[in-house]
Amino acid sequence: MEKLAGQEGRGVLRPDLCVIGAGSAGLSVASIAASLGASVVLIEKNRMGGDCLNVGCVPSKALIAAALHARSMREAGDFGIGAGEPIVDFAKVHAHVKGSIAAIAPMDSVERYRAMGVSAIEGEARFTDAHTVVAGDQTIRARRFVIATGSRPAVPSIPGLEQVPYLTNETIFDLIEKPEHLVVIGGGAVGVEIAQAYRLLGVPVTILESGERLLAQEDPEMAGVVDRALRSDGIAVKTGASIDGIKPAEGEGVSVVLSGGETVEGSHLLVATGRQPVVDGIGLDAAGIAFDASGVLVDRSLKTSNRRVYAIGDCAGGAASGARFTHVANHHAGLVIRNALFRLPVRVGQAPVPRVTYTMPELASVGLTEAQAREQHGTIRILRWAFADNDRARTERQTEGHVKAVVTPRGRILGCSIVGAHAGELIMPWVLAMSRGMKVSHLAGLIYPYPTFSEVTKSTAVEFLKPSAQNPWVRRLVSLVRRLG
Ligand SMILES: Cc1cc2nc3c(=O)[nH]c(=O)nc-3n(C[C@H](O)[C@H](O)[C@H](O)COP(=O)(O)OP(=O)(O)OC[C@H]3O[C@@H](n4cnc5c(N)ncnc54)[C@H](O)[C@@H]3O)c2cc1C
Ligand SMILES: NC(=O)c1ccc[n+]([C@@H]2O[C@H](COP(=O)([O-])OP(=O)(O)OC[C@H]3O[C@@H](n4cnc5c(N)ncnc54)[C@H](O)[C@@H]3O)[C@@H](O)[C@H]2O)c1
Repeated sequence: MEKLAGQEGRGVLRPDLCVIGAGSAGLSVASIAASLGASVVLIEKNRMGGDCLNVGCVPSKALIAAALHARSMREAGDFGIGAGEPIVDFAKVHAHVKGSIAAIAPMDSVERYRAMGVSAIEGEARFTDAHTVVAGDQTIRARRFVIATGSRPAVPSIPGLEQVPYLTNETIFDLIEKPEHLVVIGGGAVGVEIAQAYRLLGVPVTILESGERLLAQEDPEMAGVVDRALRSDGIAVKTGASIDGIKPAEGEGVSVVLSGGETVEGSHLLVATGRQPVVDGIGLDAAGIAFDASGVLVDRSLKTSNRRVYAIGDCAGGAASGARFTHVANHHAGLVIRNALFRLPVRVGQAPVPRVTYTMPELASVGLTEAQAREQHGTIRILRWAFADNDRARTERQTEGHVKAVVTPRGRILGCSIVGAHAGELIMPWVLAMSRGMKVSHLAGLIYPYPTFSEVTKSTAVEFLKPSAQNPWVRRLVSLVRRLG
């Protein structure tokens, strides 16, 4: 976790590009621009790597990796190996999580970016007018600016919440002790990933979700598989939970009062109720840059209302609002490079964007859900294949889950969702097929190594062809060829 060291000295810098924020989005755009020979100033007020490295993707996946080991130990008996309840040393789990961040941090470090030729500045950047940014005593007048200030946890106004200690993604990865009982408010990606990881590490966990179901953005059929898995791990999942207030519990911890009178007590409280774009403190008004609750307003080319300024990553709203992922931030960075440095036309929102929730089983999706496809396309076909019918999954006893592909009657792929082991890896052929306009029959025609989980894609795709095997004309043709000898 590194802070930007030193400043580049007083005076006015006039680079090709000035990037505000060194998270996934800002680092990506700065490194590509520098590699193309553009002069780049990169300003970060806090930690290089932003949320993903320090308080997001990396620590959460490191925690999940520890949880997976704990689960494997419990299930080892199924494979004939002496199993047992794992002894979890939370201080060592914490050290593993911090070690994972430290292992990746050099890739995002000031030293690496300076070696690339990027002028890295420590400080809080702020527009003073439409053409000027200041950071500390440094003034930057760049040909183009990129706002990449990210997002922060959106904390709901629940009576009493501010009077009790609570955790967010910004603090939970600093926890060293074992919670007696973790209460998680919010059943989105952050909530379910962290809840399950803690549960598998031996902590009693309750999820309180105000909506009707967990992972509301996902196809209900697929999210339902994750919901059942969480419950069978022993997590108390309360959907439709309306919180009236929160107060300190008698003794230690918190007491969450639900409407209806039920009380949920926990030693620790995690608030995981969504994200809020960072649009404050950067002088957007002074630069004539419009914003709203979705973030810094951008058009399809990621330009703000100030034509010299782009906004990318989690802070981008308007035409870029919606998916807040590191791979989306990186994609935005590529579009800005094409538009700002090469003046090529670009349009955000055209490429299919995969999303993965790293629960056990994982849930990965791309494109439309069944309901969205029915609404937009009317007649569709649904193709399914169960992991229980995949030989590799059987040998590994990872038979939970299935693939669900949504296609047009002519085989155009509208969406695919996979819930099961390695779903995040298995979604890629579907992403490739969708982005290249390939049909489901193209996926059916590929040769897949046996025995691999990847065969679930072939099996699902072959489902599309099965009705033609029943077609009387096809059967007559086969019989005719047979008679020919
Ligand atoms: C718990 C959790 C788990 C996640 N897991 C995944 C995952 O598995 N996969 C995935 O794809 N996504 C995941 N995400 C989402 C991912 O972290 C974000 O989409 C990504 O970090 C966005 O990158 P960004 O550069 O837009 O913003 P950030 O990473 O937030 O970076 C913005 C940077 O701008 C800096 N900044 C802000 N204002 C200023 C200013 N005025 N001057 C200078 N600097 C400033 C901030 O300090 C920060 O470093 C997760 C998020 C969370 C919370
Ligand atoms: N694996 C990944 O890629 C990954 C992992 C974590 C986070 N992320 C990113 O971070 C974003 C934010 O995740 P998140 O889970 O914080 O947000 P989210 O918006 O996905 O989910 C928040 C949940 O909290 C619920 N909620 C809101 N207020 C509530 C209240 N008062 N009481 C009870 N429930 C309440 C909402 O109904 C919603 O289901 C994700 O959308 C994603 O872009 C990605």
